[in-house]
Amino acid sequence: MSFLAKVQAQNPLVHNITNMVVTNFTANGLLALGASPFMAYAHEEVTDVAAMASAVVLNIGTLDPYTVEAILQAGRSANQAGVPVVFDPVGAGATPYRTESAIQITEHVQIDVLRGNVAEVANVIGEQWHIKGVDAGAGEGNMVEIAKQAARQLKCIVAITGEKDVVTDGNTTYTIANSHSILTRVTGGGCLLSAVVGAFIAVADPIESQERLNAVVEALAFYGIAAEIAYQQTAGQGTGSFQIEFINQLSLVTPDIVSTHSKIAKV
Ligand SMILES: Nc1ncnc2c1ncn2[C@@H]1O[C@H](COP(=O)(O)OP(=O)(O)O)[C@@H](O)[C@H]1O
Ligand SMILES: Cc1ncsc1CCOP(=O)(O)O
Repeated sequence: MSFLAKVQAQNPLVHNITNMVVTNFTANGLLALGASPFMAYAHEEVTDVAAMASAVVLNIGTLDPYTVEAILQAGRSANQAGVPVVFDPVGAGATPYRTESAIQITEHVQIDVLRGNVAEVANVIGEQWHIKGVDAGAGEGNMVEIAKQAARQLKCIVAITGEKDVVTDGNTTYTIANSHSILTRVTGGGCLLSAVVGAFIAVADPIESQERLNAVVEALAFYGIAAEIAYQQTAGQGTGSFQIEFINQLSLVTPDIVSTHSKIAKV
């Protein structure tokens, strides 16, 4: 059974501590594909929610000290309960506060999947890469090497997205060539993807070697295919129509469509 089919069958509870820009989009995207979103931030409840969830997705898009503390508490609780953790270091490198907070989170929480653009991931591991706000700028490095270095340094799976996506655990590396650049013109394109990755690893067997890596690869292919079809369905109508159709496609793309349309390569 594909991971998408398992998400649809199991309806995993995904605890999100995310940013105020993308909250509604993220909840609707998770519901569309068959997961159950739960946004909870209060220090009084984050440890309970994280421990009961099937995955925890942490995102510093609109961080402040209260949210960073909530992220640390939720992350540690998930670690203790054996719940997988996805971290999206939105804008790491844009300001010292963002970079330092992202690094602090990786030092106190064992991350299972780090998902970001190349600039964000590079800055989390102390490499230089220009970032403009929350969007990756030009850099000198090699995306695959940055991903592998981050995976080895943080002992986790790393998914770097952009024109092509790279997923690696530091040893085995895949590229995924599904997607459309129009996703970069809709806010939350990366943040929702991190939450979708959470839904997919929620249903992966943690004991089975490579299961989580395969789940992340399938999540990115699925997401990219939904974007490709949504773009075809709304060509010429603008980014607002794309955004709505993209949510439609997250609910309509089937495991069969994923297996026939995915462009995954081992590198
Ligand atoms: N130039 C591009 N062409 C096609 N797809 C892209 C491009 N840039 C990003 N994407 C896609 O947009 C989604 C979000 O990635 P990205 O923009 O890198 O995240 P973030 O919003 O965190 O910067 C991913 O599915 C990625 O494949
Ligand atoms: C615009 C913006 N500003 C702070 S968080 C955020 C959302 C970023 O979402 P994404 O990087 O997924 O487009």
